[in-house]
Amino acid sequence: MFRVLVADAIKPEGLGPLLDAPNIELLQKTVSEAGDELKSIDALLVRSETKVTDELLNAMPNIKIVARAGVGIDNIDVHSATKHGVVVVNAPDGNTISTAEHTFAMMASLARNIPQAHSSLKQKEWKRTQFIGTELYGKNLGIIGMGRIGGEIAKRAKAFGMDVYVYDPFFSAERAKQLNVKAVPLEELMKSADFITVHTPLTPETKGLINETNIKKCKKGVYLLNCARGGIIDEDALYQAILEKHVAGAALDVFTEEPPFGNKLLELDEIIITPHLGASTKEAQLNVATQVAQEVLQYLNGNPVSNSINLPAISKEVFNKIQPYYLLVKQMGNLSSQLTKRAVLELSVTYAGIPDDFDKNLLTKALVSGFFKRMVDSPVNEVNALLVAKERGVTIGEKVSENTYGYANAISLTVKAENRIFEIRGAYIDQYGPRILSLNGFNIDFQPEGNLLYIQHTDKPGVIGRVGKVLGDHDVNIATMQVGRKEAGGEAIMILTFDKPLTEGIITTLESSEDISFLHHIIL
Ligand SMILES: NC(=O)C1=CN([C@@H]2O[C@H](COP(=O)(O)OP(=O)(O)OC[C@H]3O[C@@H](n4cnc5c(N)ncnc54)[C@H](O)[C@@H]3O)[C@@H](O)[C@H]2O)C=CC1
Ligand SMILES: O=C(O)C(=O)COP(=O)(O)O
Repeated sequence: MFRVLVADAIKPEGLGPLLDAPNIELLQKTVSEAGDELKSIDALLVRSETKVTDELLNAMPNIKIVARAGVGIDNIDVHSATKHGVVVVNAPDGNTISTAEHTFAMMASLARNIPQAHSSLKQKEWKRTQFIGTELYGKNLGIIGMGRIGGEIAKRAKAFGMDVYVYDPFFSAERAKQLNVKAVPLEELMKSADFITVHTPLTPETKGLINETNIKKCKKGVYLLNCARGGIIDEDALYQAILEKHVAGAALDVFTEEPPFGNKLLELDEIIITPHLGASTKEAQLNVATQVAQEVLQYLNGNPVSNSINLPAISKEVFNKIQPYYLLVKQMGNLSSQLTKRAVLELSVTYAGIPDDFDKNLLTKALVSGFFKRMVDSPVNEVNALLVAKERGVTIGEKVSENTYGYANAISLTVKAENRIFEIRGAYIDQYGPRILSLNGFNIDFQPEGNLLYIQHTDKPGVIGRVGKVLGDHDVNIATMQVGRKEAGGEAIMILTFDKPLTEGIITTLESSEDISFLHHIIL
């Protein structure tokens, strides 16, 4: 049973996939109300209110996934989540239309003083000359950030007869041509626009993107809009520019601090405001809730997610195809870390015969997570595997080769440790599953699963018999046994599998056995 905490106001109708799942227990309360229950939570669903900090993640030792029912993830410490091996997902397109429409409603309201006129009339005033507005038709609209929301705003602006200027470093000239908008540098946009609206995420680069210096370059009487994140337009600079009448007015849905009760911008008549309502429609809330509920259920049930911030996207179809290799590499990593048992400097993996559309980097992450699984206290998975390796100074290499060693595919791993190199090769074989086919140059063939005993010994008569006798004397049944050698009479290896783990006593007796140079009990 998985416990899922819904910490913000997420539309219950959208949570159907979780409510209907037999293995999910849903809790609807804030993080502070949850208190001690946080320890047992597997998944956390939030909007923008809950701050998912390092401290909160530390208080949730079982957490596997954080889902943001919306777009902006600036309330989530993604770095910390990654460090903790917690996958972060969002609902990137569920509220696009609602936010674009809200921005447009704000722009029309700003141009025609609708909120101010509404309040005035409610006070029983009839001031038709005080609320002279301006048309949107024929005006220049500057859109900063031409992603999903910016793109929808551009379409609506064209329908209103506006000329659209776009600044977005990732927006191509080709796309600008298709959409009949002008892609320009930020400075040109600031100089040309009558209305400027921002639609970027809040990042160190976009914080204060519109500031005292570039507001001065705008046309006198410009209107500014922020329905993205508080702080993209510097609030002090905006306040000053309105006092100086350089900016005619601004529409804000978001603020550096929410709720913005102490914010001096609220005192200005030229400012129109809404309480972070961009995504607040029935449609958007149903969309985002359904999207994240499905993602959380998928992930908890061991399936891939589509909208992860810290994991590559992979479709279920590809995941099903990749899964056998995935199990193989995880076990190769796990097996080799148990066999090397010393400070590791480098893990280098080579793929041969793996279909081109399989994400080899995801396989490498799975391999590395298998390798570190037993060395690190906290959970290691594909989300944080490379970070864990980096923190331990282990270099990761990945190559593709043609050599499949006569099989349909081959995955080889070289572990460079202090004073030692360890090599392992495996393959996924149809009908047989994942197999290990070579260990340090010894040809072998076994399934990497369960309780294994690795024995390195001299290739001479009697060794196998002596091992069998010790195990028999201790009433241990051998499930499978494989031997491999490079040359007759030289060094050889044995891999035995058992239905249950071996006791310390058996291991010690075998270790002291004649002609056995190295022995290791492995649990996969
Ligand atoms: N008010 C509200 O309720 C809502 C607010 N939002 C906010 O709107 C933002 C945008 O949402 P989407 O369009 O869905 O995201 P998106 O990811 O589709 O688009 C963001 C765009 O910003 C551009 N960008 C990034 N850094 C930039 C920079 N330094 N200068 C110029 N452009 C830059 C990117 O290239 C991208 O095209 C979200 O990050 C979120 O913070 C989103 C939904 C609702
Ligand atoms: O999706 C976003 O980025 C939003 O800002 C919407 O926030 P909310 O879910 O309404 O708290």
